Amino acid sequence: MILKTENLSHKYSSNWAIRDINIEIAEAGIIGLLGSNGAGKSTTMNIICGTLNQTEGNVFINDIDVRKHPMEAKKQIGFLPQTPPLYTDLTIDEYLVYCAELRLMDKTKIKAAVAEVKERCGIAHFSSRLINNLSGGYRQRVGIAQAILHKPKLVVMDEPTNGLDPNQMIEARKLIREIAEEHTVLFSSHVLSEVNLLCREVIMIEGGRIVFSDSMDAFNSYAQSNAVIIRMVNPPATADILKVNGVTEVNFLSDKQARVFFEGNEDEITARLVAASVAGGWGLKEINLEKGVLDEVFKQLSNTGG
Ligand SMILES: Nc1ncnc2c1ncn2[C@@H]1O[C@H](COP(=O)(O)OP(=O)(O)OP(=O)(O)O)[C@@H](O)[C@H]1O
Repeated sequence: MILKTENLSHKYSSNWAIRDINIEIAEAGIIGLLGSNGAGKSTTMNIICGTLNQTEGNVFINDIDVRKHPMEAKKQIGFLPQTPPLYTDLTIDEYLVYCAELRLMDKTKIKAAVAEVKERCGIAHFSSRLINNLSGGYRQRVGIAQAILHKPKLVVMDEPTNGLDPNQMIEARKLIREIAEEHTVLFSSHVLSEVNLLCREVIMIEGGRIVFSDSMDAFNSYAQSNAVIIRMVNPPATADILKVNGVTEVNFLSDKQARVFFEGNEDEITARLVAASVAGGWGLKEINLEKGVLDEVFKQLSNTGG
């Protein structure tokens, strides 16, 4: 397992910022941590990377407990925090060598590793330029370079495209995709479309809790689908509900309760289900359009640029 968190919870003073965060990442690829501002993304990432000590729960990187063996675990992690930890009065070369030393990399391998990572991130031509004199997009690349310098298994990036202009964003996404060919990337964003563009899997966090965790495809079909929850005294077979015009999928939640996904107008589907119930003797007791926390969150995220 590349990353595993067990009931991760954190309290700043008296309030829980995150609660029972369980994440399991077994395969390479790009995994998005999606959530609106204040959802708990940075808190989760800081704990995963060992820069913040959790109040409760455990983190394992490559099966190594981060709290018990921080040095070993940190060798497997590259972290780009929300504000990249750049020393702006150093040149790119000086800074990357310094980072390599901090990472306790083998001295004889530092030069080659720095050269390789500069090439990778497209910053080799600025090797001796002061970080202070770089544009935001290039600074971000330097931040990414320090995160992958030691070839970690897991690269964690906290809102890596935030604050970049549209062209820089395209470049940064390209770089993230390239990095994901060799590393597992966990990145956070509050922009749904960004996660959609990049990720294989999405973990959505809201109010400090995971509210969705599945493939991007599952996320999209959930986000686009409409559903009603119906409660019946004499539920028919699934096939009978599927016969109602506009119904696309039926999932029974209990003997008497089903989630009915539909296409089209909600008033029309309600009328048709009521009619089908009367005709078929389903004994419809309740019908409610599904409105959960996710609907609100989707709206919020879609409005922030998605
Ligand atoms: N140092 C701190 N002290 C007290 N509360 C904090 C601290 N850092 C974060 N919080 C609170 O914890 C909650 C989660 O914050 P966090 O920064 O993890 O969210 P986020 O999803 O990363 O949001 P953003 O995208 O705005 O950074 C928020 O309610 C925030 O106000």
